[in-house]
Amino acid sequence: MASNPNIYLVGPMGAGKTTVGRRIAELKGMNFVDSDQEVEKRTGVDISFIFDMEGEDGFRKREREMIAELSEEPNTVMATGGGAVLDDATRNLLSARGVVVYLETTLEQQLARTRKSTDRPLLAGSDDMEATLTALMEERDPLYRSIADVVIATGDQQARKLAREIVEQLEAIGTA
Ligand SMILES: Nc1ncnc2c1ncn2[C@@H]1O[C@H](COP(=O)(O)OP(=O)(O)O)[C@@H](O)[C@H]1O
Ligand SMILES: O=C(O)C1=C[C@@H](OP(=O)(O)O)[C@@H](O)[C@H](O)C1
Ligand SMILES: [Mg+2]
Repeated sequence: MASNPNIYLVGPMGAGKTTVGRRIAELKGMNFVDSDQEVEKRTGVDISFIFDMEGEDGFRKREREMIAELSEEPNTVMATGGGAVLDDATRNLLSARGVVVYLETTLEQQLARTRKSTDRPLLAGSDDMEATLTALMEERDPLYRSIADVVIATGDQQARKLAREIVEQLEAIGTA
């Protein structure tokens, strides 16, 4: 029997990529990886520390290399970081190697879900989170859409329910 195609989650900070991705993997019996967590495991330090030491460019290089490596693994659901799509090579690779799911979310939900986080350096350093998130979305929304096979509006749904809906949609279009 053919194995499941890989599933790659893209979308902004707080969309639920990490949380929902893990649930999708459970439902499908697939492996779950999160590119941020893998970079942290590999380097032994957290993302904020990498931003402090190497700047955003340094982090992006590590992120690009990590996603290239992880995307080679079969039977995998991968949550990417919100800025991973900025890289042309990463976008091409995600498109080519699996099904891309864009978790679309509102600014209000993003704010609610990231307000207390200290591990997102682009927000931790911002004195106006709303403006920062809006500016990031202006640049990135077209990039998310450009590679999305499926766009899911997360709404107020629980992560578990959302994961079920995504699996159903992927099965309906014959990609899971
Ligand atoms: N559908 C959801 N319903 C309620 N809370 C959610 C949902 N998705 C994510 N969260 C919560 O929002 C926060 C950010 O989610 P996370 O998965 O880290 O987002 P991302 O990886 O897209 O930045 C976490 O605390 C998570 O528990
Ligand atoms: O949007 C971004 O540029 C980032 C998003 C974060 O991941 P999440 O989208 O999982 O929060 C993480 O990769 C890093 O802080 C940068
Ligand atoms: Mg995440």
